Amino acid sequence: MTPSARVAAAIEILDDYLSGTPAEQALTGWARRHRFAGSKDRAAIRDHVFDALRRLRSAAGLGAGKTGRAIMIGLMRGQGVDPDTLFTGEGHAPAPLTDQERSLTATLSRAERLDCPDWLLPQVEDSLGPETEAVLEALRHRAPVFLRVNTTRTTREEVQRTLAQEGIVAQPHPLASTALEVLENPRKISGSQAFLQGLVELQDAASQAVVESLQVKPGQRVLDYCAGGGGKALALASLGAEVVAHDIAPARMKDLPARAERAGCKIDISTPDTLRDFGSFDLVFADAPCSGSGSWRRAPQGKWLLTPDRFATLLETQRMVLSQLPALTSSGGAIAYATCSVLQPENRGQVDWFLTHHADFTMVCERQFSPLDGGDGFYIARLEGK
Ligand SMILES: C[S@@+](CC[C@H](N)C(=O)[O-])C[C@H]1O[C@@H](n2cnc3c(N)ncnc32)[C@H](O)[C@@H]1O
Repeated sequence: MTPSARVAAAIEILDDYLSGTPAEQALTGWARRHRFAGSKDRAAIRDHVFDALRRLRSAAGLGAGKTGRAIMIGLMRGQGVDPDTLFTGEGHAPAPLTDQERSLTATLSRAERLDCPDWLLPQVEDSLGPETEAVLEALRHRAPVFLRVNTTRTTREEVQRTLAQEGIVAQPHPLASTALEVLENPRKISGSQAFLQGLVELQDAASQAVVESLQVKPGQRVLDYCAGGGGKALALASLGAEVVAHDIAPARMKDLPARAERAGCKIDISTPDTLRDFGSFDLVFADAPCSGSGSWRRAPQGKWLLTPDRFATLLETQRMVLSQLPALTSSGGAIAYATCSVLQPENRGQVDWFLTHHADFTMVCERQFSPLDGGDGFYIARLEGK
């Protein structure tokens, strides 16, 4: 496919997304209807679509419309690319710009320029203060790709050499002792020997740092209460903890047994019905459902789906999750509360709420990771019984 044909494909996929189809589904649907497209084409089209989703507001502003075509015109302008070079009308290229499209000049508001919904900008400012613009700007760019090295099996240096033999260039990242940042050929990872042999997992560096900050000891009984796909449960198990993974939606953990086997570690899986059988835990870790504001580089749709009502519902869910944790914690044990959010009401705000209702707990440490540190935005607080 030509570069122009890839832009035309992105326009089609964005139109599908704008009509209500989730982005991943719109991409898969397009790939099924265009089986001739090779993996390089699909990857390039995916990059266009996700670049556009990260910058949906500014692109719509610069293209003066909320259609796939207007957004791709605006995206090109925002990236300093003249749309006339790609919108040629030749072959499978999008039709040339009309005089009206070509003569557009747009003045973006601050929220548009930062690709932030209007209602959310004051919330972000309350939480991030002078870092607001830098963080929102970071969220308009692609996220780096990170690997977690399975240190029960190898070292960061050794796996770096193994990856290099397969053309994957990676370097240690300061956020976590297990983290490698992939600099070249990230798309080769899932087929690499290091991945297939369980020496590495794809995991954001701040996620790794969150697990590292828990200072888990071998043999400690740890409950990952909101395990989801189980990325953090695997990291906890690789530190030697006896991990039970639980999620209100157990189907989310369906790949976890195979991933644990590949990594050579053991994780018990619990459904809400069987959790009581596992007794209490030295550490109860809750990576709570959240706005995902710290990971909007990876999942930009979340930024546009969040509304004041949905945000209020998330805050209620987080309080419900927090209030369930003390009963699962053994005497002298600890709770660790985490979100991949940079918004204070989901983070310190929830911990303060918890402490007013559980005077027998105290916060012993907390840390807010920023996308400016390199990885996702994350919050972690450790609460211990008095
Ligand atoms: C942020 S995700 C977890 C990501 C996961 N820890 C990881 O590292 O891949 C939050 C998870 O919390 C789960 N969840 C939501 N409400 C819950 C509840 N009341 N009890 C337990 N889990 C819940 C969701 O199903 C979701 O999988």
